[in-house]
Amino acid sequence: MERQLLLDLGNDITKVRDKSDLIVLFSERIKSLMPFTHTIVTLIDRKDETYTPFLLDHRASVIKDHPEYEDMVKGRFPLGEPFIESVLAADGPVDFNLAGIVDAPQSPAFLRVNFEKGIRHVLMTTLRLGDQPIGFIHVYTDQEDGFSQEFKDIVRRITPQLSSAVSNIIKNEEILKKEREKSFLLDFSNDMTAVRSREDLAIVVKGALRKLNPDGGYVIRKMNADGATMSAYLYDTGASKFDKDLLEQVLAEKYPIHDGVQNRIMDSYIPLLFNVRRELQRAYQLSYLDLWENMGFETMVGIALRNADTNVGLLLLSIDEINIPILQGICSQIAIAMGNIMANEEILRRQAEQQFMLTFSKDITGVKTKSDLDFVVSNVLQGLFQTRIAVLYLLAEDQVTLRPYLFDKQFFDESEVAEREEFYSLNINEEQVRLVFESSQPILLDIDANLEVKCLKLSIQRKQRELSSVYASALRLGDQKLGMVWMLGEQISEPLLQGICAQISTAVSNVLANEHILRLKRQLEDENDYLKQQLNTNFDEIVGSGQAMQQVYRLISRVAESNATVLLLGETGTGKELMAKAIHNASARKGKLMIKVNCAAMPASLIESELFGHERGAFTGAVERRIGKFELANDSTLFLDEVGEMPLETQVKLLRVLQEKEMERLGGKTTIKLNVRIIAATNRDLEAEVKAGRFRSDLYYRLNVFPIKLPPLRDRREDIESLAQFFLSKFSKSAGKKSVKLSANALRQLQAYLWPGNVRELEHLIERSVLLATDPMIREFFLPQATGLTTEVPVMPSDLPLEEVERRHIIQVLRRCGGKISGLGGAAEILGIPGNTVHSKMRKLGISKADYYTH
Ligand SMILES: Nc1ncnc2c1ncn2[C@@H]1O[C@H](COP(=O)(O)OP(=O)(O)OP(=O)(O)O)[C@@H](O)[C@H]1O
Repeated sequence: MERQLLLDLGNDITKVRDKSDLIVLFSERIKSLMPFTHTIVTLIDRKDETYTPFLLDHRASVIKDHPEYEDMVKGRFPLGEPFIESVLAADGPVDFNLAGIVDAPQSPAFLRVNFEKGIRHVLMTTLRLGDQPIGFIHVYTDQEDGFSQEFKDIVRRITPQLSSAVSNIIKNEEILKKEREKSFLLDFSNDMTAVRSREDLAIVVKGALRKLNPDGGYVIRKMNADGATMSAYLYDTGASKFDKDLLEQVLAEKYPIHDGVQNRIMDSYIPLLFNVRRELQRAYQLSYLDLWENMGFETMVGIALRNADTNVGLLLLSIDEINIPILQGICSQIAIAMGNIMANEEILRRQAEQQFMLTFSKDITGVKTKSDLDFVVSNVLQGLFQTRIAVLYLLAEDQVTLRPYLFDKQFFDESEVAEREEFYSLNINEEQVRLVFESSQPILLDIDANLEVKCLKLSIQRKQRELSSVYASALRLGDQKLGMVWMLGEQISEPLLQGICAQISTAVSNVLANEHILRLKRQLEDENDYLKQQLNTNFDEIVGSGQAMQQVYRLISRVAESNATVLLLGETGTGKELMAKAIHNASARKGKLMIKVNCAAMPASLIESELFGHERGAFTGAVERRIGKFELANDSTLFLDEVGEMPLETQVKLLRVLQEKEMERLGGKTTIKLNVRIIAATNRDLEAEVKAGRFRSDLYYRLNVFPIKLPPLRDRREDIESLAQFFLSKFSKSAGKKSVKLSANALRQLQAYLWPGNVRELEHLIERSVLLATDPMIREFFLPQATGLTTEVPVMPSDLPLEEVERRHIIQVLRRCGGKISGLGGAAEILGIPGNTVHSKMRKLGISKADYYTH
């Protein structure tokens, strides 16, 4: 009978598959052998040498309404206590009368709890696998006399089978748990395959983490590009209440990796469980810990997110229980997804950059002028990339100064920069500037460290430091340095920045080249005007075959082809300029234009700039670079008219140029080699001027290499007739008249006259007469009275302004001198003032040749 019972029971035990089967077995099958209240199975945990409830027969439990019931269910009871040690030591089930042991020292609390609920005896038996104890069966009864010997025997007999049944259940549960984990991770991984963006990731992660902890929150932090800090990437506050401002602050902050918490998580290869309050007690000043405390999170788990070997960030979540395989599975998937998303974002960013470069290049290739450039850099660049060019500097010709060329009007006041150009300029040797030019790539400047760069300082002050990064880049065209830009902005990738700078360099060089072309064009137009003027003179028309002129022609033909300096001497109007042109036209230089400078016709201060040109900014008013006559006359002839009037200080410079055959522009540093032939002319007695100290002797000797003296007309009266005839036909033609003739009387008059104004006077007289002639024959000329000092004092009306009196007086004197200004019998001598002064007064009072040749 007993044997049959045990066989049946053994059969039933082998059918046990899971916990509920076991409960049925206890609560129905075994209970039918002997009544008891309830059973519990506890399992030994070798890790901490405890045993803990595994199977609870809730339904039958008499203690479930005991206030300590929950603590008992979760409880972990030490194996080292006498009660359980005696169970382990016993060879079979042991029946304990609770009344005797509940109050004994170190008795487990569950005995007392049961006792308080009317339980009187507990039968304890150890479950073993082989020799190894794995847990205990507790059978409780409220019967005062405990368990029968028969029941104890049955329990002893079935304990090995129960042990293997429990062990099977444990194994089954582990397998099930692993399968659940697997399917959880499989689902998660399936969901992750669809993740393309940060938003997608947020949804999937939230869904998965909610399954693990329905009310929990989480944060994913991303490693920043600096490699030293992390920022929030995804955030979910779960079901918690929180301080909004604090959350805002946390989301905006960058946390150094080595903040005491993050580094521990990153260094740990398994999920790190930490207590928020304890971390705060360690005095870490971390706002995110404050936030978690504020949210009511006590325990957090932190796991490093690693994609291959790269740390991409970390996951932090509020959770009490950690399932390492699941968390690690989630994290490796998140890390891969983040890597993909970032790669995607990078691709999108690059596409946007390429698109930008296309637009920018298109716009910038159209740039022709400075204002076009200004428009493109300020509008396009800023519009598309929130990047501003604070200043664009151009390197000056001295290769040292960087002058502001374009600047952001938001930071700089245009008129102030124009007025204080020097102040706003930089020197290429300044530390920070030098670094920019030494680098082949744009460099990112830390504003705080570079506040000493004055322009930077100014711009930052004005912008209240809204922009934190300053990029500086040299502008180059090939090896040539063009200038430099300071750009203010965020998030510019280096290749893009390089692209932008290269484009700007090209544009700047185009604009400069265009400006240069425009200047040359203007210069060419000026030269053209000059050429046209010159072409009005008929070079071949030198009249006069008398002895004196023959001698002149001989000298001219002898010297013309050489490069020798020629000094033409002679009174005013004797044809010095005409001869200069003849010499030039007979020389190998005739293909180029002879350049003329009238040394008396301008203030001393301007002669130098006229002769040598100047650089922009060489003196007040020098707004543009100007090419001097010397440079213009390169490979040609420079005719220095009225050289005797040249101020002494200019004479020094002229001498230097004649000696060294090279010069610099005013304010310039570059030496310009010259190949210029000099023809100088003067109506002054240069030797006398040298003696009087008004003309440098060394210059005189330099000029006086080949002097040609042109005779005054009164000394070659034989030419008067041919000259008169020449001018008659010339002016008749231009006046559209038939050739006007001269009567014999008129010719005699001309030959008798002294001609202080020489050929020019004759030319003007004939021109006037032809114009006025009503007859085809000029019978009489109205010639001025005898030259020289006259006793006749003209009466001036007394109510004229002083200037007008002066003007009229000078005109009269000039008339008397036949237009001769300097030299013996010239107006300067009569007026008692230097020739230069006469010239300047004439200019000031508007006296032209027409005024004194009209009578
Ligand atoms: N031999 C000549 N044949 C024809 N025209 C002449 C002759 N000599 C001078 N002229 C004319 O007389 C005018 C004055 O000549 P030019 O200007 O060459 O004199 P200049 O000595 O240079 O005078 P200044 O010293 O006042 O500058 C010009 O119109 C020139 O064409």
